[in-house]
Amino acid sequence: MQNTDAVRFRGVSFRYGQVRAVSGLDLTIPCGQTVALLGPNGAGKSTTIAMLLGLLAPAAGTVELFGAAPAAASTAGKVGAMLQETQLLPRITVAELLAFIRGLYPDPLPTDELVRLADLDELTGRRLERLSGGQSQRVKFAAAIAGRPDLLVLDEPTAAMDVESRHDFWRAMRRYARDGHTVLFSTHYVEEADESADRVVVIAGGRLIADGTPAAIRRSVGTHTVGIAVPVDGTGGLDRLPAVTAVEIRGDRAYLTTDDPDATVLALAGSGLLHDLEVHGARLEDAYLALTAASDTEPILEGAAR
Ligand SMILES: Nc1ncnc2c1ncn2[C@@H]1O[C@H](COP(=O)(O)OP(=O)(O)OP(=O)(O)O)[C@@H](O)[C@H]1O
Repeated sequence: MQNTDAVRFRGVSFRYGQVRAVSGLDLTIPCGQTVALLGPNGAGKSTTIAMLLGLLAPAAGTVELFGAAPAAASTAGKVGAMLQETQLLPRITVAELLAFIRGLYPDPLPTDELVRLADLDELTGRRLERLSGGQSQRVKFAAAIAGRPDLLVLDEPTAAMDVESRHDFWRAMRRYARDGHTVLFSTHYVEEADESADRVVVIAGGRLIADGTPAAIRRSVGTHTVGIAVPVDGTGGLDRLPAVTAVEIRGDRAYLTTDDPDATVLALAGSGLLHDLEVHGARLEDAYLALTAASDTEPILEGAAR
């Protein structure tokens, strides 16, 4: 029977000398999920990805891809990766590179499919050194999916891309994910995780500190903002309304931070203050910042003063 989990980390730790980069990581990713790995600089994302790809061996614990060791899954062609430091060869065209990469696999994606998935229609005749940063990333993406991997791993694929290139890149990624493939990507752009992932895993200081759908993680901070037009009688008393924890006046608007927007809005209505209402949930970025601020984000130094 097919093992339904694409990725399984059990009690995984890794250290570089005295720096414990990953500590006791447990993470299971079922097939077909798109998972964003978020965390501040030095959180352990790249180390986690390197262990997942079998490039680093854990000091403790086990990593399995499709029920097998990472190296076995890679050899079987089940894994495609786009890593931060990959460089493209100069002097050949996009079409020549794709033909070469496709030749490495027994059952590659047809070229037109690859070109469509990676948005390369207008670039096939272009030499690789003439591509912009965003275009190069899409070619690397095409190279990563050429062998139809069941699991696609992307380490900060949109670093240094402009907004439009990032948008194009995620559209390409979502097309591949929609075909039932599993995708794990790391990013520093929290809004990309919100838009493109089914699930967000946050690590800090080498430890998993949050794991859930973007909506669940947004809700975990529990706060909402209720905006109204500044009352004609002034803003006195707004901070005493039910569930309100802070009041901020910006121009002719009053913004109330609340733990219970329903209770706050009902009280505003009861006081005749409900004019020009807006209600916002917390953004994923707010939740992410609250979570990482609350955790010890420094990696553990073993046997040394911190
Ligand atoms: N080759 C190395 N030698 C020593 N320490 C390392 C090495 N690579 C990473 N580290 C340390 O391990 C910890 C985790 O690093 P890692 O690169 O996995 O984090 P990251 O979340 O990918 O960071 P970033 O977002 O900056 O890429 C950090 O404290 C880092 O300084």
